[in-house]
Amino acid sequence: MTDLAKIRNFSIVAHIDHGKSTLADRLIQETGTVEDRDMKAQLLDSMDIERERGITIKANTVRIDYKADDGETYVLNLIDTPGHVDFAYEVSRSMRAVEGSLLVVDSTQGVEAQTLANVYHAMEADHEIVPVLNKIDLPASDCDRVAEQIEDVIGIEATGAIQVSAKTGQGIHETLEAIVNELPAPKGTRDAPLKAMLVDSWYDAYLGVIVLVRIMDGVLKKGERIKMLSNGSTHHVDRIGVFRPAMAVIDELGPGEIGFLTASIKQVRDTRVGDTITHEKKGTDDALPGFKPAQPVVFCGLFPVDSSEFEDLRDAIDKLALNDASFSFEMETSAALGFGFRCGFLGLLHLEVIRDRVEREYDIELITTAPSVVYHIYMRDETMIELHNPADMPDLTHVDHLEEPRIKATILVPDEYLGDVLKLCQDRRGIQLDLTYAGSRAMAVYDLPLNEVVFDFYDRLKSVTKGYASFDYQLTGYQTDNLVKMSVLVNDEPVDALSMMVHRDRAEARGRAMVEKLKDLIPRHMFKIPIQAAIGGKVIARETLSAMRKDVTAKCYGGDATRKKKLLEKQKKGKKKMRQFGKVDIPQEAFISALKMDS
Ligand SMILES: Nc1nc2c(ncn2[C@@H]2O[C@H](COP(=O)(O)OP(=O)(O)OP(=O)(O)O)[C@@H](O)[C@H]2O)c(=O)[nH]1
Repeated sequence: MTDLAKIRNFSIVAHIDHGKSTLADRLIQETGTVEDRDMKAQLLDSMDIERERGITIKANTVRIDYKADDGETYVLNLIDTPGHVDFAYEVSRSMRAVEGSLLVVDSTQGVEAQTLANVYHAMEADHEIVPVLNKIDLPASDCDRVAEQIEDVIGIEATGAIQVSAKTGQGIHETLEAIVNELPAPKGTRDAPLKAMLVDSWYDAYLGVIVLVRIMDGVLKKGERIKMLSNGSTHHVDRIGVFRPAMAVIDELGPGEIGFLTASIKQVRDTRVGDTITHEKKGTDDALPGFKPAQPVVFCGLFPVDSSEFEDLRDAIDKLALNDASFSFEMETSAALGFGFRCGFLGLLHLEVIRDRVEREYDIELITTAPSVVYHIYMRDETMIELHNPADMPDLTHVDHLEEPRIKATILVPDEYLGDVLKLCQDRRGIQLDLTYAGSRAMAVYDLPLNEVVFDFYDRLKSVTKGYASFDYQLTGYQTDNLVKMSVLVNDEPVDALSMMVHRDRAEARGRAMVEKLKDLIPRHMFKIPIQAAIGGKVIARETLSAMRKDVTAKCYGGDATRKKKLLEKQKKGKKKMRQFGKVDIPQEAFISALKMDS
């Protein structure tokens, strides 16, 4: 058991790619926690996709023993949190588990949107914040400008900010000393009923679910029985330990300490991030504040390109869900796409990571339907239903009104691109809430419909600002608006995978853009194909794809038979990625590009 005064619990927060994981690796290396030879780049990012994307998806933790300049040995518990907006809830929970943060800012880039979003999480958790200016080895590093920006935009003292290069190791010792001297020790009472926060959990094939905990009060020992306050479930603790970063078992965890427990818990969804853990007997009923189950905000359909792979897709999704409580799914059948799953995610990145993992780790080619948000449909009989899939929109005669989720978006952009950003937000039904300047950058804050953002807003923002804009958002609630369901019909057959909710004022423009795109994307057939967009029974836009003049293989007759055979083989392979709609083949890429909005 470590003396509370010798413990420092902290997280590292920053914008994506500003150097959190590399700095974490350096702190581990500098304190000799891991032999140099065992160091793998980005030790804390255990998943291949994380390494490839360089994005930390799960909060990771390591316990470091550090002999400070004052001669004392301290236990530093480091949580390396995900920087992406999709995992804001996980970030907020890991913040509550520690007393301070290192705010890492790339000294060549300066303050970005996620810098703000994550430092606000740290401030909400009453953290002591130590600014760290990283990448000082790069020629473009400008610490004075960035320190001034941190003071202007975030409002914390940064003049004497520590200057480090997580790459070369410069400034790492000063960082460790700052952690010991500037961050507070945790509080807690040993002789109180056990109160521990469930910070994170993940599935391990051998140990079952591993639960990361921060002990607030009391002592947790191996062999005890615990209770989860959110659902009253009880478990027998098989083992207690810490991450160094490899797992090391110990006998007990006391107040202020961070470690892990296993309790033969079968799946991650039996544990809830932010939950309170206490003893089954003589425990506490006083739950920690701020718990809320992770709510998916973006939904889409995942369907196998080859319908015979549906069972493989079901197995893949079951396995991924073992380790991701925030990923929800239910079976879905689509006239257009056959059997698949309607899946819920924390955001677009979460959607992409799951989709990439299914395709890469389980080798299943997927059709992804347009992401949609959750609408609240208020019926005339005063009930409210949640609409996850526009194809399930009830008959309008029974609908009183509907509400859509809205977000508060923060965009940081060099002022020369500000005009394009304001136009983009305007086009997406945005309402400007604030516009301020910090040096040569503008910070625009907009109230936007989440539905206008989930699909290609980020891509559009990056392209109109040549990649210089950074963006963060948080859900602010639901608001009614004049939204309608727009259907798409190909050869008079509705394509449910392309139906979407649109604002009535923009329906005609969106319908026209959609049918024009589909006309370019759907290959010609031996017959003409009407392509329509409709609201209810009313067609609001229409194009006709003319018939193909001749069979592509005609010119091969009498010619080289192998060439004809190759051409037909190629045509057959291409058909596999197409879908039959009323005898019309629609290629997979038609779904995705048809849904990218130009405006
Ligand atoms: N030159 C230089 N490059 C650095 C330094 N620190 C990090 N990098 C590089 O910057 C890139 C991003 O570093 P990461 O540590 O993955 O950044 P991160 O904030 O953890 O990013 P996410 O995991 O995506 O949230 C990597 O290519 C690092 O090698 C530094 O001090 N100097």
